[in-house]
Amino acid sequence: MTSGAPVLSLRHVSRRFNGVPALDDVSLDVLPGEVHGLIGENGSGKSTLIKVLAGYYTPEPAAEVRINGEISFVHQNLALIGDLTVAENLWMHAFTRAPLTALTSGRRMRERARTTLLRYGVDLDPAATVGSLNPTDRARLAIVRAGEQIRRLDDAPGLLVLDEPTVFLPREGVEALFQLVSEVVGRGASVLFVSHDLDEVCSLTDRVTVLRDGRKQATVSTRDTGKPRLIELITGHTLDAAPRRETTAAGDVAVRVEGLCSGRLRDVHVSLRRGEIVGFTGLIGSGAEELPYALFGATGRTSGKIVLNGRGQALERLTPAEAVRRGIGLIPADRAGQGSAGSLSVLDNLLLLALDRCRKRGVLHPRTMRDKARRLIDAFDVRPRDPLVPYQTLSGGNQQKVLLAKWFDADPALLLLDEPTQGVDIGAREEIFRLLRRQARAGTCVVLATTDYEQLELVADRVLIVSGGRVVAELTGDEITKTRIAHEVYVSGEGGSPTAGQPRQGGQL
Ligand SMILES: Nc1ncnc2c1ncn2[C@@H]1O[C@H](COP(=O)(O)OP(=O)(O)OP(=O)(O)O)[C@@H](O)[C@H]1O
Repeated sequence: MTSGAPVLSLRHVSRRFNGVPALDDVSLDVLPGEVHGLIGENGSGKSTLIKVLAGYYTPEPAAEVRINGEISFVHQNLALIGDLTVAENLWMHAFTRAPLTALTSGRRMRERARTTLLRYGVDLDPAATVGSLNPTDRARLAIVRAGEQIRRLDDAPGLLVLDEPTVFLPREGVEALFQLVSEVVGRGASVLFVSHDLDEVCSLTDRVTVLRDGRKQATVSTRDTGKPRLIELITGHTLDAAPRRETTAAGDVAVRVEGLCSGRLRDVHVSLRRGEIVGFTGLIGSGAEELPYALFGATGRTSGKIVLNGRGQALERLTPAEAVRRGIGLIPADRAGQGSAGSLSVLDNLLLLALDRCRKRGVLHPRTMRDKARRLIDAFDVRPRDPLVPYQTLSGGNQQKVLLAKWFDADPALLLLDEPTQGVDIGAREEIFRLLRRQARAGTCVVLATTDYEQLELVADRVLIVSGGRVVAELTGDEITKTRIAHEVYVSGEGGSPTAGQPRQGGQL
């Protein structure tokens, strides 16, 4: 970090929604060459602050915003166009600025793209369509593009804003992205980094600003502060720094999956006991993350069989509608794209599965619907407590609570989750674990696909490691630790697990 005039200086930034302050008199400086973290609970105002910087929201009149140089953004959704190539996406900003002749030669555009990407240590085919890239490469492309946008003014340092860029990334992707951030900082820019992952924040940032309920709590030096104090600043109280592992006692076998093939998954056999939480994990491309969707009938070309409470169903013919009828629920990682209808109200999203229970003489009964939505909002602590606001105006963590409330209320026999705590704050994360355990104790079988090993350590009764589309190792009881899971995942990813290939009873886990 170097000294000098701040790259970004905010003073007295406030913004209200419907009279309620989302940001209240926030001031903050980002120094040249600094990686500055912005952290806080769900709904604390981080995204609102970023949107003020992006010019999307106007702050209240007392605000002062000074930026020394160019500012560019990488938002959670990355803002790439899937049908265009890597090169076209990389130079998209130039379409609005450069003379068109600079871009008319596709070959030149691709050559420049390759050289530019390599300067950041990113080896991607400039002619590949972005839709065909994996999530890590998409995030890397978005960051190089943002890095290039702020390289234009040589005398001013510029600011790269990363708004939870790691949320949808597997673990190895996060490391690649960190290298890229160092590259961008090495070129003289500063970074404002929004994240819920305190380990990431501690390893990447120089200083951190903490927001709570729209107000700034403090800006602190990361190295001098440490995780427990950050947690205290975020939540206003101390949390159990090392939450205890708790598992549920499982009953008889309630779900059997036989010979499942789908996407990368090959011949997966697994049985789940009633009330059991089974984690699936592996390296990127292992196939672990495909399992929830395959068991919900949400991916084409799936074969095999699922037996749920004694009733068999060929997976080829399972559709999401049929899955719901059979008591299967899915909470996808992409809650905005796949799990919700953003422009509908919180009430509409909460009650999608419960409409039949809200009818009187065949007609939907508004009072019953509102009462039920309010009960769910209270029970899952969704904020704001207003069932009629559009779902997409909720903060990320609150959006996730709405989805959990919807599915838990339907009391599924089998609940499938893909990365359920991404973008969720540290308090809500523990709340989600508690709710998951409660649901499991009530008899639901839970399939949890995640690359968050700590999460598996805290909630899973069993962890299955997937490599090359096959289940290659199983951890139970005291074997389920973060370190052991990481070891199994990396060893199996490199061609064979110590426990892989062991004969299993009847080929089942
Ligand atoms: N367009 C909007 N209309 C109404 N309320 C909004 C709108 N945008 C944000 N809010 C409210 O402002 C508050 C701050 O939300 P914001 O999205 O900035 O939080 P956040 O810190 O980014 O949370 P998360 O970590 O969950 O993404 C929340 O209470 C949210 O419901």
